[in-house]
This record gives sequence, structure tokens and C-alpha cells, in this order.
Amino acid sequence: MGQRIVVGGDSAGYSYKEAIKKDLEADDRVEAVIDVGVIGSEDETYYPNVAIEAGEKITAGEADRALLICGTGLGVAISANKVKGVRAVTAHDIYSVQRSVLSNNAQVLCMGERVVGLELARTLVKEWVGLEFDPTSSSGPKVDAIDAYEGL
Ligand SMILES: O=C(CO)[C@H](O)COP(=O)(O)O
Repeated sequence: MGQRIVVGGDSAGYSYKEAIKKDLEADDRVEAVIDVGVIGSEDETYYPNVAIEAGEKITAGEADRALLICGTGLGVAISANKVKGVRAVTAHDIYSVQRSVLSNNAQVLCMGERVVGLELARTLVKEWVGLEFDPTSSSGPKVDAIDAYEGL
């Protein structure tokens, strides 16, 4: 079964969110793309509102992952991480993107439109979609320790 991926961000991330959303919609590995906004570059909804909504969709079981984009990728990560059970990272290089799933089982990837070039961001997301965490790997108990702290 394909992945259900939430996309979201603030006005500073709107143009990348739209471009990468199109990539995801055309990707056979993706079953559904759920856009939680913003709906335009003039939409000044704050990034925490969007990021928390995205995180809650994951913990509610309505989505598997989220891609969040703001100016830096930092505010959306901080906000999504406030949702219990969400592991959100900011990453703009291939090794970090790979390890965010393989080591950390992060469900949320955050990027900054003011930080990374569009083509690199698109390439990183393409790689990210194909990654899968192995809970039987040596990273499994480490991620379990995060869950334990949260009472999960
Ligand atoms: O990058 C952002 C938050 O981390 C956001 O896109 C812009 O936030 P601001 O610098 O507070 O306007």
C-alpha cells in the first residue's frame, strides 16, 4: 500500500510546498497527498498551526508522513514535535534525510525554502519517500526510548 503524505507550510514555504506536492501526486509510491495549507503566498496562517495539524493527522492514523516547509524548516519542526508521538526533523542533505527515517523513524521531514534549492529539495523528497524504518534494527530500541519518555 502506498504512503499517505501530508504537505504543509507557511507563506514562506508555499512555492516549494506546491512544487513538491505536484511531484508527490505523480509518484506511484504515494497513495494520497493531503494538503493542510497554507492556500496561497498571501495566506499568513502561522506555521505552528499548520505543523500541529499535520502532526495530529499522523497520530490520528489519517496519514503516514508529513513534509513541512517554512522559511527555515525550523519552526515547523519545533511545532510538529509538540504533538506527542511525532518525530520531526529539519534536513537539507541526503545523509540526514536517510538517517531521519532509518535511525530515527521520523515521520515528518521539514525543509526551509530560504535555505535549500528547489531541485535539491525535490531530489531529497524523492529519496525520502522510498525509505523505510526497520524496527528490528539496532535503532529500534533507541526510538522506543523516545516513545517511553512520552508515555507511549
Ligand atoms: O522560518 C520560519 C519559522 O521557522 C517562518 O517561515 C518565518 O518565521 P518568522 O521569521 O518568524 O517570520
